[in-house]
Amino acid sequence: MQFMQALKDRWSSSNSLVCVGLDPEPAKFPRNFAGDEEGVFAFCRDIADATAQYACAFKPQIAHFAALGAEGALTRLIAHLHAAHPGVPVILDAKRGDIGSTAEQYAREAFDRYAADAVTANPYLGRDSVQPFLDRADRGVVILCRTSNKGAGDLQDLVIDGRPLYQHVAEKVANEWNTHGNCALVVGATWPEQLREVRAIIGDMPILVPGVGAQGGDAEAVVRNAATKDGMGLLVSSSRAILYASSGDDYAEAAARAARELRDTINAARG
Ligand SMILES: O=c1ccn([C@@H]2O[C@H](COP(=O)(O)O)[C@@H](O)[C@H]2O)c(=O)[nH]1
Repeated sequence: MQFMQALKDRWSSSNSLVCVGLDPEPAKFPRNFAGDEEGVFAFCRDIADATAQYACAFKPQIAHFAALGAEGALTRLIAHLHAAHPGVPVILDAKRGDIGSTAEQYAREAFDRYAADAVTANPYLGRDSVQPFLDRADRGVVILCRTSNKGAGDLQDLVIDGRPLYQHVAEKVANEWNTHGNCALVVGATWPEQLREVRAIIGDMPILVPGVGAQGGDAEAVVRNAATKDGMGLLVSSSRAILYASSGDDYAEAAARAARELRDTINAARG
């Protein structure tokens, strides 16, 4: 099934806008998990299984696997997510983008090697650097627009033709790049005003919103400023606040509780 349809179906069936981020950091694992490939896989699997009922999507972050030499764990994890939680889209957070020939390999990496349903991409090299992702009509391309980090504005806010650069990205993706209807944008929860501005530009296009939880973003403000009229349109992503809610033997229950509480906070704001 196409990514966008799968996401819409999952929003409805789960009644959740929570995207569970999977960023393994062995130093924070409970005592029974080693930092090797098996431990990384088993920890992420347990968290995913415990939180799936509260999730509209999963978002494994590739650097957290690759830095450990645990790409095999990422492959196994995504295969497990598809098998154990069919219908829950998997977004590989890789922030890829490069000259065309390399971007083609990045698209193969995300969609063929790892079998992700969608991948995050960096648009700041221009359209050709993400075209191989855009061309995969059945998969999603989640394009950085206004990122959640403190320095996001250093470049993304530079004013060109009277508008900040990130607004040009939003406009270009919505009006020119989204020819297959498979695009979404990334805007950080840490920037509620920019979320509102981007929503006004892009209509109903989904927005992946990292930055609640460990980065301190306000989930209610995210919904107020950026939900679509039908109360959808968002993937509110949290990683560390869910993954490491407890380092004790109750890690899975604590993760489930954190995911459920985030879902409930968001749903209360959706009204
Ligand atoms: O603008 C962005 C884009 C991506 N991220 C990623 O999301 C998670 C956030 O983790 P938390 O533990 O919930 O803070 C992480 O994988 C980032 O690489 C982002 O934070 N901001």
